[in-house]
Amino acid sequence: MDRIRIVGGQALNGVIQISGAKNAALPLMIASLLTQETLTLENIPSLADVGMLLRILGHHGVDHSIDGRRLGAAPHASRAIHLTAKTIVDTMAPYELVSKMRASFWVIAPLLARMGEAKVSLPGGCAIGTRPVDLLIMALEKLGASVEIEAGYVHATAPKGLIGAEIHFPKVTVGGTHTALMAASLAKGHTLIVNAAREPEIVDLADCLNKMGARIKGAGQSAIEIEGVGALSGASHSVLPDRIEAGTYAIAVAMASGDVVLEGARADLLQSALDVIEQAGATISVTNEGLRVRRNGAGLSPVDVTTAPFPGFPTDLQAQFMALMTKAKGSSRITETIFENRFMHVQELARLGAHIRLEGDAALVEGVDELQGAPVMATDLRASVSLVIAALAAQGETMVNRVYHLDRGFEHLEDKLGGCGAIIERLSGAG
Ligand SMILES: CC(=O)N[C@H]1[C@@H](OP(=O)(O)OP(=O)(O)OC[C@H]2O[C@@H](n3ccc(=O)[nH]c3=O)[C@H](O)[C@@H]2O)O[C@H](CO)[C@@H](O)[C@@H]1O
Ligand SMILES: C=C(OP(=O)(O)O)C(=O)O
Repeated sequence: MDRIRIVGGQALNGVIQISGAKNAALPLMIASLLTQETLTLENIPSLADVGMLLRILGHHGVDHSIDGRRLGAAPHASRAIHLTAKTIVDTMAPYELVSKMRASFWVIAPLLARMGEAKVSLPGGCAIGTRPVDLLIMALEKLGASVEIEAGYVHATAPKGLIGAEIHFPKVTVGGTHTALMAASLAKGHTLIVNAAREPEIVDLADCLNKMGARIKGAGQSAIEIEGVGALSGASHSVLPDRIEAGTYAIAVAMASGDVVLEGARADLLQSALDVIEQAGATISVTNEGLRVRRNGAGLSPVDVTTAPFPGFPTDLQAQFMALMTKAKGSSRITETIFENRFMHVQELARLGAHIRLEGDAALVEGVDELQGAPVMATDLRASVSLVIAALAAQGETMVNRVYHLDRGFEHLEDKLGGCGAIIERLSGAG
């Protein structure tokens, strides 16, 4: 298992290229199941989750090819993938594949909409909460599917096709909204999604589906209307930049100090996070290339944050921001409202000398003057990178174990931080 070694204390200076968003790339790739023509997706990040999803899609009969890097392209430029689901060879998604990545459950929507049937393993639980799929099933049932859960599999059938309906989500769900969008695109008639997720990745999926011939209006707002069509066609679409990656590096600069341009980052995708990072003491400006983040050596201010669906502060940046607050001059309160168990990083940050107390859904962080390097263990994707951020500002050496979590969602992390002056290296196969 790989480990990452970091020696703290270096400021970050330079340019970091922001990759295509994992959380947009995954549903976009799944949308390829909706058409027998080729869907070309540009700016696909090279990540473990993308590789895993290619395997899952291949199991259903999707052929893919990946463009090589063009001459002169930046070394970390993301790639284009062509996906063709000419024939769906299997509508069953097995436990062995789905249990490794939650988003793979979403294949249920296009398989059901196109083939009238899908049998998909319940997704695995993971370290951040129970993450049920009841609302995704409710959406499919509203569209006329019969759904049964048997032996750990969700079996959905709609032999005569799906029928447009009103889907009212009692709680904002990103996966539920992706599922409803894909299924309703091929349903007969009109669908209204009420209390839809407004995340930029939802808008990206809707934009791509519209290029494929879907008729979706209102993505990015809480009410989305879809007029179903008989078939979708191929299209070409570029994945939007990863707002969570951009926010993560902005927090890293705030923590380590320095001056970094986040090339390709878009402020409109993460304004609420940028606002609190600025309140904490960084200076952020929009440039022609993306975002410039600076902090001199002055102390960090404590800031309270509460996670919320978009446009609120994203839960996927909660752990990283907590790492930053461990060195603030005073105490801050970080409240997690999306996932009930997303504080696994707290005990690992404590190994580095952080003072954090948990109180229900909140973490009370008492800033300390110095963190000390230590061996730590990555527990989930964003928790892992929060340890990297803390390590950048800790005295001495930190060894982050179990970095396969990081590889799910951060493309070339060591190269990107190392290129800006961090002392960071991957130790392959050890530990
Ligand atoms: C691949 C991807 O895009 N993952 C993101 C997606 O996950 P994901 O789509 O799984 O998250 P959801 O938005 O669905 O979850 C939000 C909340 O709704 C609950 N819920 C969800 C579905 C359901 O059927 N029943 C139910 O109760 C969840 O347990 C959670 O408490 O959105 C999350 C919230 O922004 C992000 O942290 C994840 O990074
Ligand atoms: C929780 C995340 O991803 P997933 O939904 O794929 O587990 C994440 O991206 O932070």
